[in-house]
Amino acid sequence: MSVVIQADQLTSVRAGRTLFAQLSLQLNAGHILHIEGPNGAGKSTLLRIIAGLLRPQEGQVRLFGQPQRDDPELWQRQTLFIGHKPAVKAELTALENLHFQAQLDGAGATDSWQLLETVGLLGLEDIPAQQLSAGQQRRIALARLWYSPATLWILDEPFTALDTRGIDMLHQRFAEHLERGGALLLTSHQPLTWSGERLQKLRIEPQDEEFVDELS
Ligand SMILES: Nc1ncnc2c1ncn2[C@@H]1O[C@H](COP(=O)(O)OP(=O)(O)OP(=O)(O)O)[C@@H](O)[C@H]1O
Repeated sequence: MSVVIQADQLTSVRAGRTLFAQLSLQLNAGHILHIEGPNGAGKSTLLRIIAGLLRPQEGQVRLFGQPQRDDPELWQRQTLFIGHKPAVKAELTALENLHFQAQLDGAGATDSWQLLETVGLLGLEDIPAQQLSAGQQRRIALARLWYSPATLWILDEPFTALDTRGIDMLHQRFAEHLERGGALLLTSHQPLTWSGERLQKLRIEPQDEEFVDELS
């Protein structure tokens, strides 16, 4: 089974606090890695480091064996990062957002109407995103999963605000991605309804004793 992403000995310090130190992980094609941990532990930080959006104080991340600086084009093509806040344009309609997002992703030929239907927003096409519910905005952001060619999906709290049908829809999409040899790295405060060897877990615990005391 091929290794998609490998992180070695990562250390991240933010605002003077060590979030994690000497953290290593590996994710193979066809597998999910669920990053767990309490609020503020550093899960989003880890995802951003692995997506190449943030530098660790120490350590290295390689995608298909390549550090980002050696092959930025490979990273751009083969990773998809969706953050925990839906990156929608408030003043654009649902349909315009889907179209705009696909253009930005270089997937301009994507049928926005089809996407709208796929993510369950048909009938809401003319509503400005700022008037959509949190779950509907999340569905716009997640629509990228239906056209992205990237092998590695990095998703920060993708289930937030989704109803049960939305969660089922996402699980189905994840299954298709893994079946095609994709890999998925995600955070979720909800347990995943996945079992078996495809699912790995990594827990980040607060490092700082003072911080642990504050929480207890
Ligand atoms: N831009 C930043 N500058 C400085 N510190 C930051 C920044 N972003 C996050 N942090 C700090 O890093 C720590 C970890 O934040 P992070 O968002 O990675 O946690 P998390 O585990 O994803 O939390 P949650 O479960 O609440 O989403 C927090 O204490 C946060 O205040």
